[in-house]
Amino acid sequence: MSDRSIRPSAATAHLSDQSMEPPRTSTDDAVAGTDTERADNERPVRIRATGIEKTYTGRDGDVQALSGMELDVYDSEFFCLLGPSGCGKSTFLRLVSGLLEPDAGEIEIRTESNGDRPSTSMVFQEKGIFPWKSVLDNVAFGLKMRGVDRQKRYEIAREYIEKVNLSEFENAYPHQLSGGMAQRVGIARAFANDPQVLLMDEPFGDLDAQTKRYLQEELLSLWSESRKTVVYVTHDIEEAIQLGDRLGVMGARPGHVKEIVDVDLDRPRTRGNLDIARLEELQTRVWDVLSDEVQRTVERR
Ligand SMILES: Nc1ncnc2c1ncn2[C@@H]1O[C@H](COP(=O)(O)OP(=O)(O)OP(=O)(O)O)[C@@H](O)[C@H]1O
Repeated sequence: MSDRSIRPSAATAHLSDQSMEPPRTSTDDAVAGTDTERADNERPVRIRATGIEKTYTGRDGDVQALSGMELDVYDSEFFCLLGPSGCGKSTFLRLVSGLLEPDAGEIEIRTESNGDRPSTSMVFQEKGIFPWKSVLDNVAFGLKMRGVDRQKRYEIAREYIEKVNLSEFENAYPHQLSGGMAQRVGIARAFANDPQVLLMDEPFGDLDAQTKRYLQEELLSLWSESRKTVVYVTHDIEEAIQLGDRLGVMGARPGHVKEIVDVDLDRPRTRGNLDIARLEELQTRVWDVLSDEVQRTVERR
C-alpha cells in the first residue's frame, strides 16, 4: 500500500515496496563514472529524486535553488549531502520532508505500511525543540502527535533519553541545557518517533569540535542499532566521511548532485581502526570536486 496520508504533496509520492523500480544503472544516472557502479544495483532504493527543479520567488527576484537534481538513496544507508553554501542542500531536505514542493520533478519515498510510523523526521541545526516543554515532553512530542498513550510514550521517550545520556535532565527545560545537550534532545526525539527516513540538516553545525565528535559517535551508535535511512546535510568534508556510507557532492547553485563518493572505510571509524591513507584519498577526492564549486559560489558574491 502506498501511504499518501502522511504527506499530501502532489509531487512527493509514497510508494509500496513493489512500486519502486530498481536503481538506475550508472549509465543513465547523473553520477555515471563514480564508485556507485560497484554493487549498488542490488540495493533497494528508499528515496528517489528525479528531475527536481525548485525556484524561490522573493521580493528581490527569483532564486533558482535546485535544477536537474537526481538522487537515489538506498535503504538503511547513511547518506551525506555535501556542498557549498547556498547550493540547495536544505531545500532538498525540505522537499524530501514535504515541507516544500518541487516546481518540477518527483520525489518518491518507499514506505512500509506497518503501523503509523511517520515517513520522515527532521533534525535541524537549531530551534528544533520547544523551549516551553521539558526534555521528556520534547522527546515524547512526536509520539503524542501520533496518539501513543501517555505511559507508552514516556516509556519510549525515556529509553531514548537514556541512549543520549540525558536521563538526569528529563525534567529540565531547553534554556537549562547546553547547545550539545539540546541537540541530543532533538536526536532522541527523532529516533523515538521511529520515522522510516531521518533527515538531518547540519545538526551539529553550531557546536565545538569535541562536542560535535562526541555527538557524531552517539548518532552512529543509534543509527547502527536502528539502521534507519539517514540523509544528513553538512558543509564539513571530514564529518561527511566520518559518518556517511556514501556522499553526494553538490554543485554550486542551482544545485544538483555532481558526484557520488562511496566511503569504503570500515566501521567503526575510530582512530585505531581507520585506514588513514584511504581517508586522505577520499578527502582529496571530495575536495577536488568541491573546491571548484566553492570558488564558483564565492566568485558569484
Ligand atoms: N525561502 C526562501 N526564499 C528565497 N530564497 C531562498 C529561500 N530559502 C532559500 N533560499 C535561497 O535558495 C538558495 C539555496 O538555499 P539552501 O538553504 O537550500 O542552501 P544550503 O545549501 O542549505 O545553504 P547553507 O549551506 O548555507 O545552509 C540560497 O541562495 C538561498 O538564499
